[in-house]
Amino acid sequence: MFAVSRMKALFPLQISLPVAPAFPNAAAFFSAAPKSTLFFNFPAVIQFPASPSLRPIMGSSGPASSRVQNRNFWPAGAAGDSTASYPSGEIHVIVGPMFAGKTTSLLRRIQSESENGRSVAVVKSDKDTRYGLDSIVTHDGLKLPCWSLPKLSMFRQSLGVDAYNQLDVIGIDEAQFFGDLYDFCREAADQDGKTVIVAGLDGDYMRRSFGAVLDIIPLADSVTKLTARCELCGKRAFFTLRKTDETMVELIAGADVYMPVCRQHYVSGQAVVEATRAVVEESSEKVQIG
Ligand SMILES: Nc1ncnc2c1ncn2[C@@H]1O[C@H](COP(=O)(O)OP(=O)(O)O)[C@@H](O)[C@H]1O
Ligand SMILES: Cc1cn([C@H]2C[C@H](O)[C@@H](COP(=O)(O)O)O2)c(=O)[nH]c1=O
Ligand SMILES: [Zn+2]
Repeated sequence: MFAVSRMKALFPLQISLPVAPAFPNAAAFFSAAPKSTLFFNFPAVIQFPASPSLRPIMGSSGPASSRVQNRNFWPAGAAGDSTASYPSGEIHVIVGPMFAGKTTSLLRRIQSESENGRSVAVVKSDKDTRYGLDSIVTHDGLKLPCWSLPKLSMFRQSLGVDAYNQLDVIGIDEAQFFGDLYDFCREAADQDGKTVIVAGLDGDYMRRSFGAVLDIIPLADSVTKLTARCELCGKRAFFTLRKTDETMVELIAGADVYMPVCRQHYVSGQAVVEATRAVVEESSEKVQIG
């Protein structure tokens, strides 16, 4: 059952965002619906390539419209080589602090690609268990079923080669948790002609490069840095402050641990967190000595 709903995540659909589901609360709907109906209760236009005759796909051995055949490949005679053709993939990167709207923007772009008749699939890191493993979920509760994987290199195998070859667009959320992000994006765009849309944190709570997100900037067609609202003054927030004293880089959590802040309140907030940490450490040392 789960596999069916996951497989359905491969195919194009049209979700009108902001979502106007048949159920007043999309989150409640999704949590109540059995897995098999998890994906579609929206006014959805679903194009299932049930068979090659229904919808020719790029690179298939079956019938293909001229639009499909040349859609992602340079025509023969391209400058430099009159015989070869190279896939014209794309990479678009969306970064920013937490609560900046990265997942919302990814969902909107996936919707737009789907409305243009392109087949899409979304994958996120299985480390992100905040809202469940089989969907990407925004902080506002908008959901879209996805694949949850420990590594991107498992994506093609998980989908199946035929399904992967049919894909035009791959969405990646929580990209900071994928160590193989660079190689996957480069191969998907350069060799397979996919459009890859990547959403992830550019910086961790210490404002250091997070995972491989910044590594793919040189591969990108476009880079968008979104901002949130500073929780302390309402100005634009560029950074994420961790309110607790944990020091590990990867700590899956939401507003209970993190808040978006402007530069002024990052600097002052970080100073408070570090001073608090020093006091706690000093008192724990005294306890040990005493
Ligand atoms: N301080 C904040 N600034 C901006 N948006 C916030 C804030 N706190 C909560 N939100 C909500 O979070 C939503 C963005 O969620 P989401 O797209 O999941 O962000 P991200 O993926 O960047 O963490 C916003 O539309 C807004 O409703
Ligand atoms: C800053 C920071 C964040 N994380 C975690 C916290 C969340 O689970 C995700 C980011 O979620 P969002 O979609 O951007 O809201 O990353 C972390 O592990 N380490 C950090 O420093
Ligand atoms: Zn501020």
